[in-house]
Amino acid sequence: MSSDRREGQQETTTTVDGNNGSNSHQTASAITTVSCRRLRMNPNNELRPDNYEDLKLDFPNPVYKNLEKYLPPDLLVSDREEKVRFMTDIMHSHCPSAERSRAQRHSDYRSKIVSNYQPLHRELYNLFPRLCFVPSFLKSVNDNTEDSFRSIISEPSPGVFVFDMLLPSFCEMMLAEVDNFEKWVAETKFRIMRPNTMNKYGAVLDDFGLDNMLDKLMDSFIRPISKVFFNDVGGASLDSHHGFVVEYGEDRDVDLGFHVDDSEVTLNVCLGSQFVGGELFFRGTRCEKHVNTATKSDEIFDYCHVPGQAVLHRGRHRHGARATTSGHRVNMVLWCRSSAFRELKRLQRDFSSWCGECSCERKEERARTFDAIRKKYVKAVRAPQA
Ligand SMILES: O=C(O)CCC(=O)C(=O)O
Ligand SMILES: [Fe+2]
Repeated sequence: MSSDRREGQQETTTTVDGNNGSNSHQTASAITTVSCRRLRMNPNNELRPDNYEDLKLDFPNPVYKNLEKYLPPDLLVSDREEKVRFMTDIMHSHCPSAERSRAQRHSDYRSKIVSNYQPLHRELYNLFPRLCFVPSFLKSVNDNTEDSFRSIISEPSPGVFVFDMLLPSFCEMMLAEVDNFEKWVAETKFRIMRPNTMNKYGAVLDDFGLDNMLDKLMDSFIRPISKVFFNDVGGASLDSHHGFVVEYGEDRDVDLGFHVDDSEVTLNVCLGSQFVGGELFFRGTRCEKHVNTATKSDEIFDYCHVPGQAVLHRGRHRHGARATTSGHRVNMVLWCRSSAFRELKRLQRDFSSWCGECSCERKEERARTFDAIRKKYVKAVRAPQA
């Protein structure tokens, strides 16, 4: 799909899926009981989950870390082995065997990479906020109020939020780490999975050990902001992510077609470095039913990437990236998901709080109702008295 179609033409929107099938996180909130112990209805987001990576696991470590937030309080004081046994039993009883073996294969794939790849900058694998973020961003998240966020975040088009986020030194380290990973991939001829169905280049950061760091980035920084700006799509309950880098330029991907992300909220930060083009084009937010409906003129917005600057938008905000015509552009993308929101969405038909088309339909419906009432009223007033 080409990204440079004219606005008047209707484009077909693709939903981009992560290659790693990390959707296995989505059903945590739907799981209820398997023994006399019950999972909590709501996650305990204050909980700092255990790390289970060193144990023999039937499912990927992030799944356990997410499910732990739903464990009954009496189990939280148990040792890790008991918690893992309990969670594994639940997942086995709810997970079809095909899904189970896919999850197992992906877990084996990650373990193989992590046990063979030697990181270049080990300090990247834990989140040290002062090493990553510009002071204004850190202060605003520490203050954690709508005013503090609004003081550093601009909204150049409805639903697209832009702010300075990453320090140049952090961007450089990330670029060097990705380079180092790709060199290792080329040397060992290891066949890696690309970030999603639309990219031939780029790498999944979660697959080579950066998952914990990105979890913390989502939990402590992106969720508080999303709670304020994207509450209508589960911004307050983001509980899993797919984190990757995309790469464009010569010998890389050129552009990215018009699509929606498999996320509730997407963070997209340019890491650098020198490039021409690559603008993001946005064309309004749509639910599944309306994903291919026409763009309204006030939904058209183009954004030029600036290294270190972040763009935060709903995953359902239709967008694409124009061709990077020279140089090399690398962006870090974090698709943040909410299992609770996905469960609720299944029961809903009207998404007028965020879908541009549902919102129009609702306004038209209201106008029709109002008109009908008005006509009835006028008729009643004009009717001759009996
Ligand atoms: O190239 C970009 O900056 C956009 C990437 C993107 O939209 C995606 O990977 O979902
Ligand atoms: Fe995207």
